[in-house]
Amino acid sequence: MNRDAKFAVLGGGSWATAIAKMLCENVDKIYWYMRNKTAIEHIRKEDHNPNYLSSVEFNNDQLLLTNNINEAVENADYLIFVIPSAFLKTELEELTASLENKVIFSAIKGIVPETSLIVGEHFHKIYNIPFENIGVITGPCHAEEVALERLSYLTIACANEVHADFLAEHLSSHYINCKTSEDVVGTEYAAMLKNIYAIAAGIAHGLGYGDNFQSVLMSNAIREMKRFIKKTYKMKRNINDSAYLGDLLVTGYSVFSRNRMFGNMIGKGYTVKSAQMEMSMVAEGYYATKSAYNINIAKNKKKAKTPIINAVYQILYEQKNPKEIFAKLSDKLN
Ligand SMILES: NC(=O)c1ccc[n+]([C@@H]2O[C@H](COP(=O)([O-])OP(=O)(O)OC[C@H]3O[C@@H](n4cnc5c(N)ncnc54)[C@H](O)[C@@H]3O)[C@@H](O)[C@H]2O)c1
Repeated sequence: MNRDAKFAVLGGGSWATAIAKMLCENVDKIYWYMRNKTAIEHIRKEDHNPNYLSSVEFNNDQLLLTNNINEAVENADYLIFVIPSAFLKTELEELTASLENKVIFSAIKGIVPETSLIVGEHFHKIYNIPFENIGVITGPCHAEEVALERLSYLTIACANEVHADFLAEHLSSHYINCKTSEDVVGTEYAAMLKNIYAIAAGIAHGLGYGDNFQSVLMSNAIREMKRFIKKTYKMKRNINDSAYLGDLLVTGYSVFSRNRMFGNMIGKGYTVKSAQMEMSMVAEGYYATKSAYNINIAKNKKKAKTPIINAVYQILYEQKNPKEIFAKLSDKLN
């Protein structure tokens, strides 16, 4: 283990805070970029993030906090992006520091709305980062449970095994178990798609469907995810691994999932706009639904059968009646 390795965490939310905590178990100092100056001052004085996972105590000697993204990027070799996908493009526009020779990991689960690309592809296409320098941190893991040091499993995916092993080693601890994978694209799509299925689970709950239906919905969702990813990026993978099935289950069944909450409101009769206003943020699955629907039409020569994505798309983007759409969907599930 190299305790001097130069990592930067980019983002100030709950997952960024959890990742900073994991790294601080193994690394002497990390760069940590967040926009919010007041939060930085608070962490410096009080040793914890005031807004997210505030129970996590940091040792300030380990933190090089900055609200200048370029300072963090320039000084680190390994960059971990944890900015919600909806804000990533705008945040990256601040970047003047070079990304050349940096190893970039995305812990973001979603699609960049402006480019309709998963985050790895966004860095590759827009910033010319070679795929061997791009990886993904995924797996069924809630930030809140990391804060409580409850045993959690992560999957680190990268085409370059050395980078994947390196990050896995530096994130592992008595409460974090990391495995590695070469399936960067498949795990990223899985992380994006499960947000759509969480919206579907929320809609079903809002409409009054019970656990019996939810289990059938999730069984169908994993088969749909398998079909979609296979058409989009074919390689040998086991869809029952925790990066795919585990992540789907933890989100689909969690009452804390924002995507599920958003779906629940839609099922209860809120419009998309009023649900977004009530939550005061946009659930990532909202964008993922449109992108997945379009990718399946445009990218996959022979479309994958995706009745759940189609149903969520019709409800969110074509203002169709959730009750009627779910009645039709329920006939297609088995
Ligand atoms: N929370 C989790 O347990 C978890 C687990 C795995 C992956 N993720 C992924 O991590 C990413 C971050 O999620 P999170 O849970 O940390 O989010 P969060 O809601 O806890 O944090 C939101 C962050 O976005 C920032 N933000 C808000 N508005 C912004 C704007 N206009 N421009 C730039 N930044 C803005 C906030 O300052 C904050 O730092 C998401 O892609 C999510 O899917 C989260």
